[in-house]
Amino acid sequence: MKLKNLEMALEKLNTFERPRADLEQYQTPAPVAARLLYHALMQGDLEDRSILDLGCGTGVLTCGAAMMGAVSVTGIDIDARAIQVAEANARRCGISATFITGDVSDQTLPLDGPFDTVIMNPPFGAQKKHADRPFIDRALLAGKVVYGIFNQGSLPFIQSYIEGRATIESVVAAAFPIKKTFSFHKERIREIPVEIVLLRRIEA
Ligand SMILES: C[S@@+](CC[C@H](N)C(=O)[O-])C[C@H]1O[C@@H](n2cnc3c(N)ncnc32)[C@H](O)[C@@H]1O
Repeated sequence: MKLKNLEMALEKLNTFERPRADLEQYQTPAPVAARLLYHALMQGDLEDRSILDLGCGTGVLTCGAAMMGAVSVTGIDIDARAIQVAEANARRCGISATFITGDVSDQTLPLDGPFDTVIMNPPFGAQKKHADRPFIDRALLAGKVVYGIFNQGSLPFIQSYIEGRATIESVVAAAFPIKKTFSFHKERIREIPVEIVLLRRIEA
């Protein structure tokens, strides 16, 4: 599937019905999701690979990964209502995925080790400081490589946070348009500069 076609397919997916600001429920924009997935495809980290989408929300990345030939895709989100939207989106795309309602910090969830690739658009920590940290921690336990979307300017933090656990392999800049969703949004639309960061776990 070409990048443009993937983007068009992802544009059609339903979004959060009643998004929660405290969970930073912003659907990953189709162009950003397609960019991340294509990057993973080109690196050999998507096709025929087992994929985990942390904080899958409405399932944009989950559905896209399955469409691009992942052998299995699992999505996890703390919000059961978001998971319902993701399940409906998966049916709409005709893809098969496993969805789990749970907290990425929950150590009892059977997520560690078995995945080739983790994809994620974690909360940036705008509402709850350090909300992205449990995502990075879980991602590095769950998969060998991680493709994550982070606020531009987060690299020095990521670099020090993953020290000894992973290395940064590449960084791709993108624009993340956020439409007016919550009462504290003043503009109709605002473009947030983000970076798609590829982390590779250091194997012991
Ligand atoms: C920026 S959104 C990701 C959106 C998703 N990629 C999509 O396209 O709909 C962040 C997601 O992380 C979820 N989330 C926040 N904290 C979480 C946690 N501790 N464990 C699991 N999911 C969490 C939110 O519910 C939200 O769906």
